[in-house]
Amino acid sequence: KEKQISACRYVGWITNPYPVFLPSRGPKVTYVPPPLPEDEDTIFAHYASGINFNKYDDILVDVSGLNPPQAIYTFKEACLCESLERNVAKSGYVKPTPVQKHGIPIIAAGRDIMACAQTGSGKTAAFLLPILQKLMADGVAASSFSEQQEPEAIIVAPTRELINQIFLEARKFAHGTCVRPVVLYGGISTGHQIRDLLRGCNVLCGTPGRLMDMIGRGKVGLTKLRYLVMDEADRMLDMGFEPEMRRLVGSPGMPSKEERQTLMFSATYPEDIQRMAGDFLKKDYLFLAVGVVGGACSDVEQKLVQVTKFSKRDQLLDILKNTGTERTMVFVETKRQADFIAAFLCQENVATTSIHGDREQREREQALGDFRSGKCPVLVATSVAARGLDIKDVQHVVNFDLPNNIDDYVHRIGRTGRCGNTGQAVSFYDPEQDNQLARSLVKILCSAQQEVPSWLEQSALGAHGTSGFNPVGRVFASTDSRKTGGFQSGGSDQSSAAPSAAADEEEWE
Ligand SMILES: Nc1ncnc2c1ncn2[C@@H]1O[C@H](COP(=O)(O)OP(=O)(O)OP(=O)(O)O)[C@@H](O)[C@H]1O
Repeated sequence: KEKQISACRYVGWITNPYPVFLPSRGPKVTYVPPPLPEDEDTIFAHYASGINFNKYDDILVDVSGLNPPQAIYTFKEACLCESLERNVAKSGYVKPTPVQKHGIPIIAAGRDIMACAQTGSGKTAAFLLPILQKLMADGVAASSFSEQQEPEAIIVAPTRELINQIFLEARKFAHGTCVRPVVLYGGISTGHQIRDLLRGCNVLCGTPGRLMDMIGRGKVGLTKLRYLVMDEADRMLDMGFEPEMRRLVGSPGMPSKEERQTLMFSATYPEDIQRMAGDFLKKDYLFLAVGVVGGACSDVEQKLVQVTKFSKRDQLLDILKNTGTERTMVFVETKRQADFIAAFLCQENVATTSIHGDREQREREQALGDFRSGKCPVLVATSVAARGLDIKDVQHVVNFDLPNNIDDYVHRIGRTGRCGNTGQAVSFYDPEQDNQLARSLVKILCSAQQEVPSWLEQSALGAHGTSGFNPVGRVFASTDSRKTGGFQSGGSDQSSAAPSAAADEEEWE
């Protein structure tokens, strides 16, 4: 963290009466991404929901807080305006997922929300649809005449690729309407982004650094803001991003939490983060839990393989021989390791690309594009790609290195098994390295009804501080910290506000 702070420069009172810290800019970024395709086939391209989509209905849902509105069961009941309803249908959505059934009416009723639902279960549309519906119903329209844009909604997410994906979803749902979404993130020419912003902006999607930069430059005003959305909210409030989030809500013009709606979404919510989130939400916010808070998606078959440090590469090759051209994400802990493993696989004639924080934005986008298209069916990634990315046909996730935080594990394996599709995750467990994760892994496996290897159970029982260790726990965990006075999550023993060591050194945004 200190490293991060020392890499910041202080930007004083020249453009803004409030002090803002901006990341030190380094060499000028000139990358301008290619223009977005405008044809409807590309805008509405989607993959089919899987055989387990209807099983979402069996997941237990708990809404806690005072006077929650009734859930909806169809998109019709959401009373979306015609264009939005049409865009939802063109996106291939027939029926809302549980987080949408409950989340959409909560947001439409003007309530703040902290929502927790498993990876790949449609959280993005759960917040986008009610926001766009309200903006359209109120007839907002983007104005390109103003040198300062004042969006009605701001959405923040931790990584460039994720915020771009959210922007593309917003653009898809807002297609053919007067509502204009814009995206801001690092690694792209600032001039290019300012020009795009000034063409008009109602829904601003941004990573925190670039967003604060634009606020500091006076290009974004906050006085019209009605919605503040934190996707991957636990990550946005951990030690890495919390100061920036506090600066955002303390920025001049930002409506107080009583005057705006604040919406938080994630698949994981460590206890300390959940408590701190209360600082950003109205007192009567609703806590929506779909299934086990912090639990892994049960459509992912999880396998743990005991390895030694030196056998990992051979084991990886064996796995990739079997997966063939099926898309596989391989997670490693460090940027150096990502380069090293990607080079190794290329040498072994496995078409591989990589994504991590040391790669230029152009390379990151190229890598993701090559992986999406299948040109490179293997993507080696650091945790920068662990959260939120929704890529068609990712059938396998390999944790070459396990993360040191169980929530990262849940997000990583959630890159497969999305939207009712099935997927497989194989994790290399090195007893010398990963022992501290044993208990949390057992809990996660149990709560997702997965087989627990006996050696892992033994490690968990032998692990430090196992008194009261109950791997099965509760089938359904209503874990609104206001209700329990404590926290009982699906498996987040190792969760904490501290981002992993590797995350610390990542160029997230
Ligand atoms: N009601 C629906 N019907 C069909 N497909 C849907 C529906 N809702 C969402 N999807 C699709 O499901 C996929 C996963 O959705 P999304 O990315 O919003 O998941 P998420 O819950 O945000 O996951 P993560 O926790 O990994 O961020 C996307 O391709 C999305 O378009």
